[in-house]
Amino acid sequence: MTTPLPALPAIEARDLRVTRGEKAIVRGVTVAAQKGEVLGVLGPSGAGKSTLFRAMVGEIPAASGEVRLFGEDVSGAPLWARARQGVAYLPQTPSVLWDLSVRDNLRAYHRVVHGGPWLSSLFRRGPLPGEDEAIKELSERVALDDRMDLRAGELSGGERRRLELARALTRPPKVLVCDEPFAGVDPQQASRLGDMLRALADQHGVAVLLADHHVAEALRVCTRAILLLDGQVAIEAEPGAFEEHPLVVGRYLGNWGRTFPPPLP
Ligand SMILES: Nc1ncnc2c1ncn2[C@@H]1O[C@H](COP(=O)(O)OP(=O)(O)OP(=O)(O)O)[C@@H](O)[C@H]1O
Repeated sequence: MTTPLPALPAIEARDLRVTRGEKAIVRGVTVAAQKGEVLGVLGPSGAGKSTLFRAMVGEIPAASGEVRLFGEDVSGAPLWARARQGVAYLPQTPSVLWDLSVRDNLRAYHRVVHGGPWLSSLFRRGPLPGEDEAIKELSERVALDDRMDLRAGELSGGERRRLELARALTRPPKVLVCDEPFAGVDPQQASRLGDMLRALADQHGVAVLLADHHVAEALRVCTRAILLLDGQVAIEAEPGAFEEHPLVVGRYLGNWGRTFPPPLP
């Protein structure tokens, strides 16, 4: 009997190096996420998490190394080509269309993805066939269906992040790269967002890469985590072991909270 070959990772970086100006920011990172897995990419500010993500999605070029999608080398492919191959990206910086309503934000992205080759579809009055239903379904998936007529600029931080997530789901992704989805979001909303990411992996087989400083929430939803230090992978661990690892304590989380202050009476 032959043993089945292990599945190819949905996305992987092989010995990836990224330089900005004269400086090497990502220094030989090898990392992979399988279908249905949430991989936490954690580490202190300046470790290179966003730079790694930006190179993996094709926003910036890598100096050397490879990015592969299901085994295919896409290192030379631009962002839009990787997006068409199923890579969705939630950038660190806010990216909603502030003055449009939630509905019109979703409609704009839906038309960009599904509106066909004619630019005129972007300016068409009235919905395209199936558009209203698709937008409704997307808004329900991120629990924004009761906010459809609100201007995106009036959303809370958590709601805005969910709108950005909905946009990333307009073309059903195979890989979702999420840069600090919980930043500026209260714990309850972060937990709701975390559940959505987990569900995307569990129910839809999406491979999720997740960077965030809300370590507890990130570890709650991830299946594996790496610690990035100075542009290199320092450790890789199960979520349960990650927080206790001496390098994580010493170089990232610190031990202030473990010894001081004394417990409240
Ligand atoms: N365009 C650029 N030009 C020069 N240096 C850059 C550029 N972009 C990022 N850097 C530097 O690269 C390093 C890593 O930045 P990066 O944003 O990838 O870190 P990070 O781990 O995502 O940090 P944070 O957790 O604070 O978001 C930083 O020292 C940053 O100043």
